[in-house]
Amino acid sequence: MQLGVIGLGRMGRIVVDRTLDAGHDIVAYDVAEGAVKSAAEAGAEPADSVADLAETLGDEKRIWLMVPAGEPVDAALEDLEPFLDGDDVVVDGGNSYFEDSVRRAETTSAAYLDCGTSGGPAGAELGFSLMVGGPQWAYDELTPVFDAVATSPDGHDRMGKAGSGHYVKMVHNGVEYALMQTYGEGFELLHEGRYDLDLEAVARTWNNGAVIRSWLLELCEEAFREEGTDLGDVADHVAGGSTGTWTVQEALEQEVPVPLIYQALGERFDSRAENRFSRRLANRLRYGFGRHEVKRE
Ligand SMILES: NC(=O)C1=CN([C@@H]2O[C@H](COP(=O)(O)OP(=O)(O)OC[C@H]3O[C@@H](n4cnc5c(N)ncnc54)[C@H](O)[C@@H]3O)[C@@H](O)[C@H]2O)C=CC1
Ligand SMILES: O=C(CO)[C@H](O)[C@H](O)COP(=O)(O)O
Repeated sequence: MQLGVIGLGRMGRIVVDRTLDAGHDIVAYDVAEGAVKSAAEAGAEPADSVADLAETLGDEKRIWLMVPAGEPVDAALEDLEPFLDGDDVVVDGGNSYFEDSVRRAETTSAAYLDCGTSGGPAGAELGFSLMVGGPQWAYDELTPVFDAVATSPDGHDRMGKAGSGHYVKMVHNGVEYALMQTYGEGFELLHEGRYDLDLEAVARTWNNGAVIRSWLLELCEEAFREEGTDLGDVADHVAGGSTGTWTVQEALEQEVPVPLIYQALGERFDSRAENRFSRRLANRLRYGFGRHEVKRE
């Protein structure tokens, strides 16, 4: 199959490499010229614009977008739109908000597949887990590409209609936040607790047969091995948060309690805040009601 790939960063480049390895022909475009050159060296046909990519693909275009969520997806679709018709298929493999994907499916001339992608850069070797929403015929049509990009045929499936792929990925990320938080809490207690423990050894032992073994726990083991048991100079600051915020907003809308995910998201926001106003006020209120000493800067 001939596939156009737009967005050749950490994730898009893996789509390119794995589909090339599976014998597909790739036309590659990115706003960063160096990324296009590098993909061309790997065997892709370079394009110097979205229009060039669309023209190179000819009829029945199959295109995979792997650009940052939000405006870049709309920009790529706007540039593609004059070249698209109902026989074409566009996959958005990024972390788009599911309602944006529903809107894009309704307004794009091509069949639109929203594809939640999990596995990160490690997917270069292992392949990804792909959660796909959109028309069945388009999913069937792109199955050889999904087979190449995913871990195996079991590593991808159609979740349902438009938006469902990114909806499932959104919830996946909420679960990811809660798992990260609970591993963090357990290791913090072990680190601060009664025994002088080698946390890499703990993680390695848990990863070998324990109930709580997982890939995230393997990444904890890697972190302790590479940074040291006290995590060296790794900062007390966690970035990101958009997908977890969407998960919590959706849970509120559906009246589904997700206290662990909410708490994990809150901890992430808290990690970026210095001098929390609520704590300062609590400090002052204790003076108000009990004449307790106010600690001052
Ligand atoms: N990095 C990760 O572990 C994962 C990322 N994702 C999602 O995959 C998508 C891509 O992520 P990464 O590859 O990590 O990002 P990245 O920042 O490594 O790559 C994005 C690429 O898109 C290009 N780009 C931006 N706007 C463009 C445009 N309008 N036209 C053409 N190219 C454009 C950039 O130059 C860059 O090369 C994002 O939606 C991200 O949330 C999903 C799962 C895991
Ligand atoms: O989707 C992912 C993992 O599953 C990506 O790593 C994503 O970039 C995480 O972003 P955030 O920490 O902001 O949720």
